[in-house]
Amino acid sequence: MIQFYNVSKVYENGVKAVSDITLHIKKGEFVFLVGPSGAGKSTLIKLIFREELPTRGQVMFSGKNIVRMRGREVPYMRRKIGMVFQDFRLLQQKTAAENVAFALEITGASRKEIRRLVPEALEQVGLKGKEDLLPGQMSGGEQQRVCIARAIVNKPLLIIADEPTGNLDPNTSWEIMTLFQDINRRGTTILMSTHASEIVNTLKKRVIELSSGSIVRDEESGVYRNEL
Ligand SMILES: Nc1ncnc2c1ncn2[C@@H]1O[C@H](COP(=O)(O)OP(=O)(O)OP(=O)(O)O)[C@@H](O)[C@H]1O
Repeated sequence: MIQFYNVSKVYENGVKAVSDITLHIKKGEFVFLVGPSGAGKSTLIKLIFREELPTRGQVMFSGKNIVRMRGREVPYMRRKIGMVFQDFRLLQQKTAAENVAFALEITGASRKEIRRLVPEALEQVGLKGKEDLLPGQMSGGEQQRVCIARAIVNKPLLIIADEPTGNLDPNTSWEIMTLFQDINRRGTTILMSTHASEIVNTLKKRVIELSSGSIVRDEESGVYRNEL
């Protein structure tokens, strides 16, 4: 589903954020991306979403070379990816249902589809009955559920979650992780950057560790940090 071939990214200020990365992620995988602050995790995510272009190398997503892709193809590619952020990024003046609906509206979905798909997504994340609440009226965990509903409503092939539990307490973090595991079991590939060592150590998923822009570890059933 995702292939990186000798990918490097040097920002305009000369910082080499990603250095000669070759990487394959298959459909249906659940992958944790770990590494210290500044290791290049966000840059790698931006390269998949084509928010940044690599300085060298090729990035493939769902069989397409996204570096060579035409500009007008980019929105279609992005529709196959659901993004979940640490800081939720919900529209504060819109309700839970309206936030989720908005993700469909921008793809040109019909009102009929929106009426069917929004309640379905909100129910899947456990927010039935909270459709009309504004983000300010919801807990952090509930807001993150809205963010996940918004990410899944387009039925994406891939979900990229950038530190999704970074603003949540431990119990709520586990509830959110259970939700991600459910979504993964239904077939959606998940790539999640995280600093939550206990979660990584408990779930025993594939772990890719970045350090100074390079992959220093890629293990099936890995842990957060290999002690020497
Ligand atoms: N737009 C940019 N312009 C210049 N340098 C950048 C830019 N974005 C990131 N960098 C630099 O690239 C390097 C990698 O940053 P990146 O944000 O990818 O790391 P990270 O692993 O996601 O860190 P964190 O865990 O703190 O989010 C850092 O040295 C950072 O300062």
